[in-house]
Amino acid sequence: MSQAVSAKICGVKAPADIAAAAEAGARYVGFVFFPKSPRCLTVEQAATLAAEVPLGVAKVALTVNATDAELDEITRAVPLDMLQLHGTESPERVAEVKARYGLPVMKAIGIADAEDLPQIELYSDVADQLLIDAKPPKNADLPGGNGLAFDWRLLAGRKYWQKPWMLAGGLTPDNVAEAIRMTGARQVDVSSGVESAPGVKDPERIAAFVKSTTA
Ligand SMILES: O=C(O)c1ccccc1N[C@@H]1O[C@H](COP(=O)(O)O)[C@@H](O)[C@H]1O
Repeated sequence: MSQAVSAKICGVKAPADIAAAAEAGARYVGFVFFPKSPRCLTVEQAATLAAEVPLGVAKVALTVNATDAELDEITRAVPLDMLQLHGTESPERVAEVKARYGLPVMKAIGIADAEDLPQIELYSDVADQLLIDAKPPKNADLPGGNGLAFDWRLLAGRKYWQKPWMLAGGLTPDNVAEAIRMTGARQVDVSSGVESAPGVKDPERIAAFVKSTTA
C-alpha cells in the first residue's frame, strides 16, 4: 500500500490558518521570516502562533539568507521542528546552520530547466530535506511564494533523491494531484495556491488542497 503524501501549508499568519491546516491533515506549517513577503511574521507573532500548532504538525521557519543573529533570535523565541533555507545559502552555510541550531534543515532549490537539476545532488549531501521549487523570475521581489510552477516533467522518473524532498511552486488544489502523479513526490508544499489574496489563507482551499493530495 502506498503511503499518504504529506502536505506543508506555508505562510500561516493566524490561528485560523493553523486550525485549517491541522484539520485538513497537513503535516507541516511554515512561518515566513522575509520582510518583502505578504506572509512575513515578526518573531513575537510566530512565537504566539507556534503555541497554537497541535502535536503531529511540524513547525518550519522559512528564512532567506538569514544571518546567525537573525536565526539566533528566531530559534530562541519560537519552538521549531525544522529550518527552511530559501535563499542562496551555499552547501557550507547549510552545514553550518545544521550544526549551530541542531535542527533539521530543508534547503530550497529553484528549478527552471534541466541545467538546475545538479543543484539537487549538491545539496542532498548536506541538507536533511530538499524543497524543489520553481526558480523565481529575474528581479522578482520574492525568491518563492510566487505561485509559479516549473516543468514537472524534469523530475519524472527521478524520484529517488538521496534525501526526502518536497515539491513546491505554483501548486493549487486543482493541479496538485497531477503534479504528484508526474513527479512521484511524497511531500508537497504550498503558499499562494491556498490563498484568497496575497497573504490571506483560505480554509476551504487548504482543505481542498490536502484532500487532493490523496486523490
Ligand atoms: O511564501 C512566501 O511568501 C515565500 C517568501 C520567500 C521565500 C519563499 C516563500 N514561499 C515558499 O515558496 C514555495 C512556493 O510558493 P507558492 O506555492 O508557489 O506560492 C512555498 O511552498 C513556500 O515554501
